[in-house]
Amino acid sequence: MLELFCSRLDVLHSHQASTLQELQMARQEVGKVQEMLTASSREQREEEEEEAESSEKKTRSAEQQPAACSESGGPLEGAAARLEGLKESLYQKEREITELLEAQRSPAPPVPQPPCSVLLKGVIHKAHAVCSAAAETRALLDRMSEENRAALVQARDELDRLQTAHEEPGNQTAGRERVDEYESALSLLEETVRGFEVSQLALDCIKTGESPEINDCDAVSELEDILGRGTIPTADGVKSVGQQLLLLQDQLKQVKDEKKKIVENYTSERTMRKKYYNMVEDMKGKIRVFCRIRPLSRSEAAQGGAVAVEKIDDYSVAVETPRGPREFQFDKVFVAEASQEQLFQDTNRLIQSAIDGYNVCIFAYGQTGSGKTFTMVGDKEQKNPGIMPRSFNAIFDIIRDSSSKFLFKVSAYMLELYNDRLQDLLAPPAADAMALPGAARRVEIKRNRKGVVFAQGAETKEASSAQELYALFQQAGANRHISATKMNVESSRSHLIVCIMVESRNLTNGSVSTGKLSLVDLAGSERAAKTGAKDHQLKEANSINKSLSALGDVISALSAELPHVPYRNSKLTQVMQDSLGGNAKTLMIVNISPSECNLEETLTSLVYATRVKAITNHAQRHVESKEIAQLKEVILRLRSGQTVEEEDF
Ligand SMILES: Nc1ncnc2c1ncn2[C@@H]1O[C@H](COP(=O)(O)OP(=O)(O)OP(=O)(O)O)[C@@H](O)[C@H]1O
Repeated sequence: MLELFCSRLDVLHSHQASTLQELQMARQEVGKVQEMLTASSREQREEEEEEAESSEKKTRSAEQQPAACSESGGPLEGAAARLEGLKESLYQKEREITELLEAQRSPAPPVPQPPCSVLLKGVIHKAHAVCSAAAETRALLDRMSEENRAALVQARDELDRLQTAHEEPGNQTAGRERVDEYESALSLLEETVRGFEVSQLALDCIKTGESPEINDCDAVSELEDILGRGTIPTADGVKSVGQQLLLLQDQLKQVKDEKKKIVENYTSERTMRKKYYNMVEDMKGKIRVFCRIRPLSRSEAAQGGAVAVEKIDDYSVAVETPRGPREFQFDKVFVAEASQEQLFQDTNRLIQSAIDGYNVCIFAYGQTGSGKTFTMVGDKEQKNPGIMPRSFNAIFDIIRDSSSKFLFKVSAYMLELYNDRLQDLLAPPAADAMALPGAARRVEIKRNRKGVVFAQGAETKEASSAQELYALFQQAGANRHISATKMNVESSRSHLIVCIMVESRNLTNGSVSTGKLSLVDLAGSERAAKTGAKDHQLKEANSINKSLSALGDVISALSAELPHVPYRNSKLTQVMQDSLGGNAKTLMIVNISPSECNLEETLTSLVYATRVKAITNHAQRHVESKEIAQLKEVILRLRSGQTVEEEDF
């Protein structure tokens, strides 16, 4: 196109030069003719002057004049005509020159293009787009393949570890329940490994082009070859590129679909991997930790409402810190929209364990106002009951379902730890206590020979239904220390400890199991400046912070596997001794605020919760044979001064 225009310009230039030359020549000729005309008119004037002097001469001259005129009139007339012709040619040339100049100035008229070159441009453009998309897809495949391979290696390692553990002699003889747990974890892990292997195979096929659907990677390189040569000279070339382009577009679509599927598979595999990992960790006795993000409060919304916490998947949460996002992994993450029911569904299993004779502890941890009481107790009107009232119902539901095989006895004590003093929330009021001998005893934390913690001297009451248990709980709640702080209108100023003991006697073999379910609503860590605490509230806050700091020290020592764990530094850590690093199945719920304004406290809570996740407990079922249970009963009777008959043995 450019060449065409240049050659046309050259033609115009040479035409213009020759026209200018002709114009110059014409001008010279016009000059000459004008000179001739001037000379002849001068001669005529001289002759007329001479004629006036001599009439003879004049007559002769007059006679001669027409002849002369006829002689000189001929060239003049010819010269005039030539002049006219030249002028005409001059104007013509000038017009041509003007046209040429205008043509030079104005843009070149569109040159009709062959349809093939129009198509070519589009084809090249599209081909480049396809090639770059193909390159991008290849890079993505490489990345995914690498990640999948790493996950596969990890899953295989986990499987090997579990298989080795399974083959250990001690585990071979473990109880049926334990063996079942191992076997189901094994089969789940095997499935995971298989899933990763399949993904790896698919990724490798896609990468090497071995898959029958997409083995036309040659088409890509062929097209790249053609483009690399720079030109596609013929219409056939264009047609073949077009065909390959269509082919590549199809393949690109296929690859994109495949990629989407792989990404989906990969994400679900990743989630499954975390789930199985958590299951294995749970089986190893690791404390389970749930993270619950409460909704943004009104006061937080009023401060701008910036959210710094985000759930990534069911097992991960990310916090936006000034130094970039920080990710934490937990056994489950619950967002603001998660209902109390959803949270309890994941907790239910532990209630069954307590009934089966395990020592179970569920506790909520977090800064003040982060939702611990909401999680453990529920809202004030009990429209959204929390874990405690739901557990009461669940215990008696399970009891009802198993009543034909077991005989159950449920009892409970409820305490609060206020200003580092244990207070019995079920103890009769002070006035009644004076009247009752032995009442208002000092409550002390003790551990039995199996390491299970119990509150000596605490009022333990039996309950035969969920309603009775709830009534006891309400009675305890009425005695609790709650007051308004800047951070929470109903802030718990003490740690609440609800202990439910479930004794079940097997009606078939007479064995007795004793489980304990401890439900703990910790007071929130707080900063006096933020809560506006003064006087006695400041004392409360200091006491709360001191006990939580002691709890933090125990958590740090346990997670670092230090030889000494400072349980004795606080009553709170003594109460929780069997739940942290002891023989309990423990679940911690770390409650956090989503708001940016609580970022520091949220990070501290999450770091503590992560440490708790590393602690291993050694849960054991507390079950005694019929004979031992009978002997214990006899001892009790003898101690209380009753007589024992031989048939009691
Ligand atoms: N998941 C939730 N959904 C709805 N409201 C919630 C949730 N979590 C907490 N809240 C509300 O947030 C407020 C503070 O919660 P809560 O009293 O449970 O905090 P807390 O951690 O127990 O505080 P403190 O340590 O001061 O006792 C309450 O009004 C509660 O109803």
